[in-house]
Amino acid sequence: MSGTLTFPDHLSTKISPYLPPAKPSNDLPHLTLTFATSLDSALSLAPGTQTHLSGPLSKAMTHYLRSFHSAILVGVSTAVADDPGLNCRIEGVVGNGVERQPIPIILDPKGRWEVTDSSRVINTAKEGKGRAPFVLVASGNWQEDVLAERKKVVERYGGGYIGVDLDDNGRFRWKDILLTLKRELGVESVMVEGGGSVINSLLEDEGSRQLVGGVIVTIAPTWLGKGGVVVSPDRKVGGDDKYTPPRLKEVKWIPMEEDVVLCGRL
Ligand SMILES: NC(=O)C1=CN([C@@H]2O[C@H](COP(=O)(O)OP(=O)(O)OC[C@H]3O[C@@H](n4cnc5c(N)ncnc54)[C@H](O)[C@@H]3O)[C@@H](O)[C@H]2O)C=CC1
Ligand SMILES: Nc1nc(O)c(N)c(N[C@@H]2O[C@H](COP(=O)(O)O)[C@@H](O)[C@H]2O)n1
Repeated sequence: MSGTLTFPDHLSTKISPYLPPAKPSNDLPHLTLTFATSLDSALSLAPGTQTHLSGPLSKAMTHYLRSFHSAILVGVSTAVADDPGLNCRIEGVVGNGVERQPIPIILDPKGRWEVTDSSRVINTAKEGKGRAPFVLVASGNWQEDVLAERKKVVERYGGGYIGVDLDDNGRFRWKDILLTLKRELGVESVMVEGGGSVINSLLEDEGSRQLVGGVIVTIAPTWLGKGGVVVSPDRKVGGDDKYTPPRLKEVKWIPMEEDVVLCGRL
């Protein structure tokens, strides 16, 4: 099928230990953290700007990873900046029914994403090449007119809006996100793709780091320079006032054309 991607067997074998387990547990969904970064830890040149870092092979790997997850999660600023498709374009998945496709999840506590009938993720769903998104917003009393039109758009294609409680910092707790996805949508595995604020919120807290089942990062051979969106979590000190930097274990480096893919566990 034209426009589809393939990923070679010798590389998929190397990545397989970091994929979600074939037999899901009864616990929280498996969380894979994955993104593409520059040598100076940047995801993009500037907030609100999409920057292509992955080469063709590592981009195909991202789609291969998507085929193993029941959901893909991004923050609202990524949805706005990238207008992403958030589907899986790997050969064998495309054209085999949307039930094989991951569900796009957008973290949007304040309801900033103005999704319309021409948003790419909606067009992808319309064409039967992906699923409609679910948007996680702060639970509470929303003024009906704010979300009404957007709800109609996503619900028309099978998506929806779900309320989640905020913590004291106005964010969702990662455990609540995972519980909500499992309870409301039956999600067994979720691939967190970004952007910077989403990834930093996941990495800065020891409790949420423990929810990460695997880390798969594409590193592209470029420096984006100051002013980019960077992965660099706040240092949160433990009870002994000492900062212990998180470090990956079970590390594997896999060259992929000009990029290198780093796999590990937290
Ligand atoms: N290179 C890569 O792999 C990727 C690059 N990007 C790039 O990253 C940039 C966007 O990143 P950011 O500006 O940092 O925005 P973001 O995409 O992380 O979205 C930030 C928003 O998400 C929500 N959010 C984040 N964490 C939350 C939490 N724990 N609970 C509730 N809501 C939460 C908040 O509303 C926050 O304002 C874009 O330029 C995009 O192109 C995005 C994804 C992957
Ligand atoms: N793997 C990867 N490499 C890059 O260079 C990127 N900029 C991204 N961005 C992420 O991919 C999403 C776009 O997805 P679609 O191809 O439109 O489905 C984008 O929203 C980011 O999450 N990823």
